[in-house]
Amino acid sequence: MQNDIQEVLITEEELQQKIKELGRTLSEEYAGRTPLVICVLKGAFIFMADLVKAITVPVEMDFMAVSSYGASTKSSGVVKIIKDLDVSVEGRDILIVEDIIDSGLTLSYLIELLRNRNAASINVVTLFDKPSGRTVNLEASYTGFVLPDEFVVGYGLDYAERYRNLPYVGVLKPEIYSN
Ligand SMILES: O=P(O)(O)OC[C@H]1O[C@H](OP(=O)(O)OP(=O)(O)O)[C@H](O)[C@@H]1O
Ligand code: HPA
Ligand SMILES: [Mg+2]
Repeated sequence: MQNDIQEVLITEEELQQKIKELGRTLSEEYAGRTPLVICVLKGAFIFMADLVKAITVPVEMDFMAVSSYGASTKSSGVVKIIKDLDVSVEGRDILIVEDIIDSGLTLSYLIELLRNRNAASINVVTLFDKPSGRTVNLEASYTGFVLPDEFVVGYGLDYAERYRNLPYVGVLKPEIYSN
């Protein structure tokens, strides 16, 4: 697996330090409240696990699985809900946890959905942002790292379901991609 990586963009130490900072900021933002933290599966599962450990206010958690990339490096443009939330978001302070915002399609779809379900407030924390990929106008409330215009893997992010378990973020060798 490590042999498929051309370049490490963000090391494990850099990731962990940034997540601790985000946890401190979010603990201040939500002081006195109990947000419902929503993990966007699958990509955000590792970030979610580390982030909630760095948040010191009480939180509730739920999980939603959506997919639009499949085995490609380009968004299909269609956001498919694979698993919906278990709990109601009505009147709740929502913190959406994403691994990456690229085209912005996944998040714009989710935000619209949660607004229609009458959430009290919606914030987004994303570990990575790739502004060059944007096709819809969308900004996260909190961002870890801004990435260059390259398809990245690791720390939850996959190519064709592989490489999620790398503890760092990197770029694959070009011969690995089949498109
Ligand atoms: O801004 P966008 O262009 O919509 O891209 C971002 C989304 O794409 C990836 O999910 P994917 O559809 O690959 O599902 P996965 O999390 O199961 O890998 C990623 O985890 C984000 O959720
Ligand atoms: N890597 C993995 N999954 C993704 C990416 C990426 O760069 N952008 C959107 N989904
Ligand atoms: Mg994916």
